[in-house]
Amino acid sequence: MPQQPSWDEDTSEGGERLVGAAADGEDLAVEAALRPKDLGEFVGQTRVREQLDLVLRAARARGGTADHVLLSGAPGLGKTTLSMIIAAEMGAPIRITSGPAIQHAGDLAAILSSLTEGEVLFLDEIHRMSRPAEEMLYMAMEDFRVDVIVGKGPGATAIPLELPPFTLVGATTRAGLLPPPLRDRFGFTGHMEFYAPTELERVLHRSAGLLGVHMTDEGAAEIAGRSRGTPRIANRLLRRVRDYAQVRADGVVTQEAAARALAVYEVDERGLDRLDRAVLLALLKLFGGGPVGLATLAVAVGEERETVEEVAEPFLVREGLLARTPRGRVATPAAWRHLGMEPPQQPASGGQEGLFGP
Ligand SMILES: Nc1ncnc2c1ncn2[C@@H]1O[C@H](COP(=O)(O)OP(=O)(O)OP(=O)(O)O)[C@@H](O)[C@H]1O
Repeated sequence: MPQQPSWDEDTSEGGERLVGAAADGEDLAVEAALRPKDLGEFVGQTRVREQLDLVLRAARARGGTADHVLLSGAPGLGKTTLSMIIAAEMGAPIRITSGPAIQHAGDLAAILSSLTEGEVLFLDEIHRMSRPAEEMLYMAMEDFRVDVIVGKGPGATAIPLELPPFTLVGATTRAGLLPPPLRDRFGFTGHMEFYAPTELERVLHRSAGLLGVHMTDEGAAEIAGRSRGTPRIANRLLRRVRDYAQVRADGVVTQEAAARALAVYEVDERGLDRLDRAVLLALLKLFGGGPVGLATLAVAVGEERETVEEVAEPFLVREGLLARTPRGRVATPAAWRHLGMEPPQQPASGGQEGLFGP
C-alpha cells in the first residue's frame, strides 16, 4: 500500500533547508512583496480558484459576508496568500492568527469580540487550537455569538456576547485532523494541490519580474523542476540562483546558471537535497534496495531516526522513490534510476513484487 505522506512532517526542519517547505526568516521578509493580490494573479489551483470565485461573487451579490472557508494543503502552497486575496476581494480587513497562538478560550474571545463586520479572520494551523477554544469557535461560526464565562466554580456565569458576521478562513496541513463538528461548519473547503512545473514557471516569471531579475524561459524551467511543486521553494531557489548569476555570471538567470547554482547548493534536478540522496544511497548501496528498518537506515546515514522519517521520507515517498512497507523501507526502481543505477532484476529480498511489477 503506498503511504500518504503527511505534510506536517515536512515542516519540522523546513526552515533550515533550501528545499524545506516551511518559511524561514528570509522568506518572511520577501514573501509579502511576492504575494499575488487578487484571484487573477494567483497562479494554478484552478479548481479551488474557480470554486472560491463563485463563493465570493455570490456573497458580494448578496451584499453579505462570505461563508467560512477551510483551506487544506502542504506548507508553502499559498493558503495565507489565498486568505489575503479573499479579504481583498471582499473589500474587508483581515486579522491573522494561528491555532498554537490560541491556547485559551479567552484568547479567542478577545480576538472574536474585536472583529468588525465582514472582517476575515485567518486561523493558520487551525488543527492545533486548544479544545476549549475550538468549542467556543463552533458557536461563533454558527451563531456569531460566544459565551464568555465569568468567575469560577459553582458561581461561574456565562455572558452571551453577540459578534458581527465575519468570515473565518482556516488553514490546515491535513483536513482529516479536524474534528468533524469543526470541519462541518465550513461552507467551503478548498484542497490545495502541489503545482505542476509549468505553473511554477509562471510563479517564477512573476517573481523575477517583481524582483527585477532577468530570467530566460529555460532558466525558469530549470528552477521549477527542482522546486518540489511548491511556490515558496521556487521563490527561494530563485533568490539563490539570482545571487549566483550576479556573482559568477552576467546577472541573467539562464538554464546553465540555474543548474550550476543549484548544484552548489546540492539541490538536484528533481529537487532532492543532500539528505534525501544520502538516504536513498544508503538504501541502495548498503541494503540492496531494502527492505530495511528505519532505525538501521538512520544509523547508516548518521542521522536521527526522526530526521529521516519526518524530513527526508515524505518527499521521497511522494516522488515514488521510496516506499514504507510493514517489513521496512524499500527503494523503488525509480530510485535506482534516479541515482544512475540499474534496478535489480529480481525484487529485493522480502517480496516487494508490487514495486517491481510490470
Ligand atoms: N498560486 C500562487 N501564485 C503565485 N505565488 C504564490 C502562489 N502560492 C504561493 N505563492 C507564493 O509562495 C509564498 C508562500 O505562500 P503562502 O505563505 O501563502 O503559503 P502557505 O500555504 O500559507 O504556507 P504556510 O502553510 O507555511 O503558512 C508566497 O510568498 C507567495 O508569493
